Amino acid sequence: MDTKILNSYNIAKEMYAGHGIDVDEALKKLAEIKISLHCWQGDDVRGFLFKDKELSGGIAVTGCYPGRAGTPDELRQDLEKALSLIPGKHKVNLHAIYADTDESIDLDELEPKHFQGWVDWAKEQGLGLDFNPTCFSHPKAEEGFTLSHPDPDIRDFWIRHCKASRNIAEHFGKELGQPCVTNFWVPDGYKDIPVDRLSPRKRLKESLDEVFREEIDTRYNIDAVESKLFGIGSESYVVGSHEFYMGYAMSRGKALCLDAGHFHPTEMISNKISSILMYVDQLLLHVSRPVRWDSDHVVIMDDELLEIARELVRGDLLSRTHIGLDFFDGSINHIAAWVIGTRNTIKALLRAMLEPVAKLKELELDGDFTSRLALTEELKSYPFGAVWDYYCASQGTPVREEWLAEVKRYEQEILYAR
Ligand SMILES: C[C@H](O)[C@H](O)[C@@H](O)C(=O)CO
Ligand SMILES: [Mn+2]
Repeated sequence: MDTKILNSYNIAKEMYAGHGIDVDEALKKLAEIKISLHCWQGDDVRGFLFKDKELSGGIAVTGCYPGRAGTPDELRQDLEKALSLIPGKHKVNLHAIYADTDESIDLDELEPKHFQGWVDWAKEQGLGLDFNPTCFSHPKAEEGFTLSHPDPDIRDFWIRHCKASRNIAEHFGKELGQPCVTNFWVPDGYKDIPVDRLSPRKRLKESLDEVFREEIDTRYNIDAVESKLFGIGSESYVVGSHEFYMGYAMSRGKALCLDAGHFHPTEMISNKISSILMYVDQLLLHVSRPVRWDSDHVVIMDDELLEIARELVRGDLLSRTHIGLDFFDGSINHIAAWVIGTRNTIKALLRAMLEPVAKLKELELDGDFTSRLALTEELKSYPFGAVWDYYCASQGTPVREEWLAEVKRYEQEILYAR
């Protein structure tokens, strides 16, 4: 390893040791954390099942940066490139529309065999897989309702799709020897103020109960449900609101998914984690960055990202939290977006691990808020960057912005040739 990186690391290590922090131990723990990279950043949420279908469901990708993946092989190639620039061993999060098949089938006909290409690849790469039913970008979602649609035939279609998704997830879990987290997000809602808020929620509850009727071993599949405040076209009412899914997850023993972009603009998910984990066993995070709305910007090292990481570390909640990413920026290099967002998420966790948590808690309990503030502020300029560089180098991944040259080379040679 480069001696400058090593020397800086040793100096940083000593400084943190002065606060009783074992940096080597922190790095060991960091290496165990898996981040779930969302495949949909790679192709602007298009998928492969219905080539010409426009993105729907009240979400939007802006930008037309060249080179996005157009086939499962291209997407895997891009993911491999991104993963080679990110320290650690992680997971890939698939949506149902990313099936790897030449068959012309509908969402309710999907089977594990349609994802075997992904399973084989994940095995070869030592990755885990997560999954999502795709309840949007489909003719049967065009009226803005899926699992809560008033028409029982449409509801049944989506129930069949969600059941099929759980079977696929179970297969992933069995094949890869680690649970697949299956996240259920449905866009159902009204643009304008509804008269009846209750009935769609009753229908959603019934549909979900039917979807989850069959027990699946949690060694293979973990169900999560994701709420949302509003979407494009569902500004006034979303059936699956936060309260709806919090109640559902609590009463049904499901994991709750918190997406950072799914609340009021000043409402932070970091402040919800400790409350929710008192009542639900497991959490799924969709780490994202809302800019004025659920815009799904690439995750940066902002206050909220740091606060999320601190909550997980300070509360020792990492073992009950699945960390997924959810952003889609079509205006920059697709691979760079993954690398920036994922590296930042890991880096934020590292920063949180380099805090003297026990000491800070003690100061707080003693009512010494002056020292609490002084210390937390001073810690912000401690040399976590030197520890991060060492971690990247020791994991065989590029240090600092070195990764960008590799993305640029790949862009010239591979992406522009597509
Ligand atoms: C594509 C994802 O499933 C989607 O982003 C969902 O998780 C969401 O956050 C919708 O706003
Ligand atoms: Mn999300």
